[in-house]
Amino acid sequence: MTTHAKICGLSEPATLDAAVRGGASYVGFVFFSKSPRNVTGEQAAMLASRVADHVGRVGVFVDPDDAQVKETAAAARLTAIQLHGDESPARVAAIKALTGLDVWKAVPVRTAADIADARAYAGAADLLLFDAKPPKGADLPGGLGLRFDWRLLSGYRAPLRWGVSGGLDAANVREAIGVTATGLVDVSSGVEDRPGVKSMAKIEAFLKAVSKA
Ligand SMILES: O=C(O)c1ccccc1NCC(=O)[C@H](O)[C@H](O)COP(=O)(O)O
Repeated sequence: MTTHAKICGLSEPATLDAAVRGGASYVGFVFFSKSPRNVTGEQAAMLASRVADHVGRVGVFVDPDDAQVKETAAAARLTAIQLHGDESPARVAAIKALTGLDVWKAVPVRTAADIADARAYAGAADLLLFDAKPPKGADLPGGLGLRFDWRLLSGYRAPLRWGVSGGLDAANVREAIGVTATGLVDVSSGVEDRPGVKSMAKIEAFLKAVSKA
């Protein structure tokens, strides 16, 4: 089975190009002002213009309002919206109707119940992205380099497409794929030299590890 990779939080042409060259199926742009990876709609549009059509362009939002998500999606030619806030199933469905795009719902995971509860998004989201639950008081809901217990997803029977995120890097992604049998892995901190600064070498190593898994 092919495992697709998403490189998230890209903000520079050189590392975006490295992700595409290395075979990423998706590139991600973060639209959240508190993030060190935040980009404007204009920056994302410039980056998106470098990406061939077969590579998905995912915009990451945290509880966006209608105007933000609609205007940014159009400006940056997004193909999917990733919601990383407290969006309910009804809000996810409304954003899907508003944009006409695939909508991915990030699900913060600490326990098996977190995964079971995500079934509520069946029929609303197109994909569930399981990510580590941030500690209380964290500044960001994602991009923290934290992992959860992947064994919670072993044998998971999903009501919709799903992926694994949180604390992945070139050294551990093969194990994550082996334990979960996921079809999609997503990384941000694990391919950075420091928060917000992506590394071409780490992106290449990550994508190589995924292709060998
Ligand atoms: O990356 C961010 O700064 C961010 C900010 C606000 C919401 C979501 C964010 N990232 C979401 C992602 O898709 C990350 O790739 C995912 O959380 C995994 O991050 P990491 O553990 O750093 O690989």
